[in-house]
Amino acid sequence: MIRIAIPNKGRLHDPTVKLFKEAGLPVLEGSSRKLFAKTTDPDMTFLFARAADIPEYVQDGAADVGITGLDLIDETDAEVEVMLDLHFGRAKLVLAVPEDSGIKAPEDLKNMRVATEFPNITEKYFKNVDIPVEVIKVSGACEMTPHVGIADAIVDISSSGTTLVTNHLRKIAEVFSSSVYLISNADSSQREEKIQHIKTALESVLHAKQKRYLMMNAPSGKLENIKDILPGLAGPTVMKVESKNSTHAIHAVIDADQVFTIVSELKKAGASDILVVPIERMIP
Ligand SMILES: Nc1ncnc2c1ncn2[C@@H]1O[C@H](COP(=O)(O)OP(=O)(O)OP(=O)(O)O)[C@@H](O)[C@H]1O
Ligand SMILES: O=P(O)(O)OC[C@H]1O[C@H](OP(=O)(O)OP(=O)(O)O)[C@H](O)[C@@H]1O
Ligand SMILES: [Mg+2]
Repeated sequence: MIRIAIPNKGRLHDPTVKLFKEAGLPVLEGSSRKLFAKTTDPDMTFLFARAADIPEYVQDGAADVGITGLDLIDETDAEVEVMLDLHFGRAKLVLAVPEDSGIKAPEDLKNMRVATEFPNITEKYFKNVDIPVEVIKVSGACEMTPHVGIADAIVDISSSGTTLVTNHLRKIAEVFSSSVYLISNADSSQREEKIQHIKTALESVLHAKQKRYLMMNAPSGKLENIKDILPGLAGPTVMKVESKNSTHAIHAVIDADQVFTIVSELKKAGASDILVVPIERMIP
């Protein structure tokens, strides 16, 4: 049995459940109050845990694989294999000081106090830049600490930046860049082919999100021009359309961010009835 640890609540829960559904491994009858949930594969089970606990669960073998933030993985120093960046839950750990403080750069914080929910990452950062500071661990509402005299600066998560602005804080450096990863237990990952299947399934969804399937018709005489525009994976698929005029149907996979440019060029080259369709999964 392969145990997959996923966040039971918080902001990572919903996108994780959605990703597994798209990957063809849906969480069946899961809820935040349950500890386990099944999926369509009888040899796999989901285990619900706090995002912050998942690195240790995977390290200790309570779960074979897990989904959690890279910041939480780095903070726990867990010995796990980092397998795949899932490109969601992006956030930065930033070093910030009160707006009106004279502190301009990390070196101005020498021998001062820095409050954070991430003491390990913060210690590592200051050690790396060789600036001695006193790191104070807090378990929440970190933004408050410089305003009540507990700290001179903070290292906290920032994504939109709204919390910093609201709390009259100014970013002076970026300490860590995080997103959500698939991790595995170092021993299990070598043993289990199924773990590679999980990685491939998740990867196929990520890959598909960046691609679009294009379908169009074109007069047969324009075919060569149209083929030149399409940067097909293995070249476009071309089919003869049964119609009075000599027409071909052309199908191709292209990068999502090229759709706008390519569709304009295709129109100019004589293509019509162009359809742009999302792809659910792409398995190489
Ligand atoms: N704006 C954000 N604020 C906090 N964490 C974020 C943000 N964006 C992404 N994350 C990531 O989400 C993970 C934290 O998720 P977690 O479930 O522990 O916190 P949460 O959603 O704030 O829930 P809780 O209410 O329990 O604090 C971290 O890996 C963090 O990098
Ligand atoms: O840059 P922003 O988009 O404003 O996001 C960053 C804020 O979001 C998180 O708090 P959260 O809402 O998770 O509350 P918490 O501190 O109680 O976990 C984080 O701790 C920051 O305070
Ligand atoms: Mg939070």
